[in-house]
Amino acid sequence: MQIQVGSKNPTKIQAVKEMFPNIDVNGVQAESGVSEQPFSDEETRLGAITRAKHCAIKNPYTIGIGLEGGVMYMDNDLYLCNWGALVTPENDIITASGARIKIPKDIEEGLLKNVELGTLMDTYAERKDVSKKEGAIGIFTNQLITRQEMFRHVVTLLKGQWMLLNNYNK
Ligand SMILES: O=P(O)(O)OP(=O)(O)OP(=O)(O)OC[C@H]1O[C@@H](n2cnc3c(O)ncnc32)[C@H](O)[C@@H]1O
Ligand SMILES: [Mg+2]
Repeated sequence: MQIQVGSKNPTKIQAVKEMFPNIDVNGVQAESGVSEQPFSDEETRLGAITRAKHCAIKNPYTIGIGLEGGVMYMDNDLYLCNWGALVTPENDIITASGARIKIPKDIEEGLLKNVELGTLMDTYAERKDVSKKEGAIGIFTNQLITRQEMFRHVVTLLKGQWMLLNNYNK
């Protein structure tokens, strides 16, 4: 058994490695099939599923995991949203969503001008590659949680459902 994560982003790969310490995990480039900056729960979730399917289908006996960040509106407020998907070798599709946090209006204005959140966050935080480090969630929580920890929570929700599906520890 091996796990392929549909991304080369270390925050995503490390989150999966932490939750599956005894399984071979590697990250591969995978198309999300959605826009570079997903703008709804549905689009973000689809991006995660497409990435996971891309990984599982390409290799037999492989679990595919897709993790996708996006933004979504709740009334007039824009939130960061995160979705994960796990696709089994038998083609079961397991999904779960992650933390959300409200995005400042100036970042929202940049997103509405089709600038990706990753780019906007580097400018906002005056740092490089925020999306590969603490992430927007880290910046907007005063570093109380990192993007990797947030994705680890999502992978926990995926792994628990996968264990139930496989009658682990029953
Ligand atoms: O290499 P991949 O897996 O694509 O990783 P990514 O950092 O591009 O992340 P996503 O595609 O999942 O996210 C879609 C866009 O939203 C940005 N994004 C999402 N969540 C973010 C976060 O917490 N911090 C910074 N950028 C984020 C990201 O940079 C992309 O531009
Ligand atoms: Mg991306």
